[in-house]
Amino acid sequence: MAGEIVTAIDAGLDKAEACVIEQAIGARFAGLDAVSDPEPQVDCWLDSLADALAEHGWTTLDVSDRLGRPLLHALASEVEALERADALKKAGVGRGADHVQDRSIRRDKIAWLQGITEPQKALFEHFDAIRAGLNRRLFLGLKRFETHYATFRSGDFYRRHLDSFQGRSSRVVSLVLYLNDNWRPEDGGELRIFNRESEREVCGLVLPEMGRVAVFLSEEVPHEVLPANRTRYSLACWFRQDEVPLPL
Ligand SMILES: O=C(O)CCC(=O)C(=O)O
Ligand SMILES: [Fe+2]
Repeated sequence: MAGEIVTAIDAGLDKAEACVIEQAIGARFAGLDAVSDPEPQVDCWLDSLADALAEHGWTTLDVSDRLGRPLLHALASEVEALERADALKKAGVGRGADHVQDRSIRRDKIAWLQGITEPQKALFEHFDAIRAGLNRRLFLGLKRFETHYATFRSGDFYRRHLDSFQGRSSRVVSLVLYLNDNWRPEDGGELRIFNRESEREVCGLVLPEMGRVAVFLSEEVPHEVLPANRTRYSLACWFRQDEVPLPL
């Protein structure tokens, strides 16, 4: 298999094309390997994610095919129902005794996922595969993840921040999954990513469109959510190196 991919690259194909070919070859052998290796033999999506994180510290990708539209819509329905029932809580900033709700910094509301409903169980399997796949490729030692829904109502924002403080926390990789159909540029609410080396320089703007994810290194990449002009639904996940949650 490895020999065949080298041949494809030698033949002048770029990495993505070679990956498609490798996937086709891999599909023919998938039945043989399924028992001994739980990770699909070829996972170009995880390869791109790991490459981008290693090179740039962040990326944005589409997960519509990976997760499937029915799962995305089931998750969107859950967070919309939580919003209708007013069951999300105001988010805070800081940990432990420093935890405060500061509306000048962030205005979203959140609800932690427990992984109990069917859509959440399915999502957690995907997240666990991403966790294990990143460990295999980047040796990050990610042990678990935590995830919450978030809603930003019209006018809500989250000012520039890092998701963890260097050396203090064990949030290593942040992943945000967006759950909004037909998000238009005039709806605002973009995730703005700053350059990790020169933090005033914007290096990416992500529209919170259904099925899109933004993934970045939690300790390194400053980011902010620009004010939304309509209710914005998302799900944030942090892959962590510690095994046990710290007390809040
Ligand atoms: O919703 C987003 O785009 C990012 C949210 C965020 O930065 C956070 O929850 O820490
Ligand atoms: Fe954040």
